[in-house]
Amino acid sequence: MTTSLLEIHDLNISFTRYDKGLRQMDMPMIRNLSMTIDPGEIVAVVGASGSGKSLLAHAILGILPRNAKWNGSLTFDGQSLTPKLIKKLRGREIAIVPQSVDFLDPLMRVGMQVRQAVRVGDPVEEQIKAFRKMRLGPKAAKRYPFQLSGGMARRVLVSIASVSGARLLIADEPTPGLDEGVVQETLNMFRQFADAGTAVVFITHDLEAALSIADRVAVFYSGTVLEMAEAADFTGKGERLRHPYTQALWRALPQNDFAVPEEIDYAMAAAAREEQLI
Ligand SMILES: Nc1ncnc2c1ncn2[C@@H]1O[C@H](COP(=O)(O)OP(=O)(O)OP(=O)(O)O)[C@@H](O)[C@H]1O
Ligand code: NI
Repeated sequence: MTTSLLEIHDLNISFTRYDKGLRQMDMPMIRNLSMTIDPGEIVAVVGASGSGKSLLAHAILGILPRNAKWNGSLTFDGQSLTPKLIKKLRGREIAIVPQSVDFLDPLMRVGMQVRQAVRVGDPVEEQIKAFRKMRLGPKAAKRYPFQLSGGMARRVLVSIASVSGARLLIADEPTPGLDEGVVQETLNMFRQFADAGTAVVFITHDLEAALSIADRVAVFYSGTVLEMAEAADFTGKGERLRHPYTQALWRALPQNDFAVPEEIDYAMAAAAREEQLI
């Protein structure tokens, strides 16, 4: 059996909550999740808000919140992702474009934050190149995060991940707040990284953006992968898609002209019943 670069088997993540009687309860957020990704591939993780996409990213990076409990198996290049190993790989072999700009260090100029992430080549040159690609002017490097607009801060986050030379890149909703042109450029850049051999996990709620670059799409619903589909299977009326929820997401895209919100509600309810989630 060949091993993939990243392998996730039966991942479960839950949070401990206390009910009114102060009894401890486990709230499952990710259940029985399995997926793999190989070098050169983009796997898009598409799902609604709150479905557990960021938790998945944080589990891979070993940065789950303290109150989270998890079990399951995560391997990178055949090695178990222990806390010790993940600490060694984070920011080097495995990089993240985080969903929140709060991940930037508020007390360090952003140019320096990019330079510190450079693994190959001259840090200053690589930072300047990355900023140029992300359409950040030369003055931006000297600024602190609070002096940047949300869109600029997000472009700094993409720059940091892009100079790391990571073998696995996890982009968690990297494009909200960016101008149309920069969005396309960012997506193209992920495709270029993949074509050069990087494995890219692209987390988004935007199926259209996902299909513009991904090889495979993991359709997420309530903390698990309902369907892992080839991007090429999103065609016609969705006959090649297996799950009604996936078909409904596909058919709701504007170009597929029969956007029926009730159809999605129906499919979601069917999905939940099928997976016995409710
Ligand atoms: N520290 C925490 N304590 C308790 N619950 C949490 C914590 N962090 C996240 N959750 C819950 O876990 C669930 C999944 O959250 P997650 O951020 O992974 O969703 P998401 O799919 O990334 O959503 P979005 O598209 O809005 O970013 C949510 O219901 C959230 O409230
Ligand atoms: Ni998220």
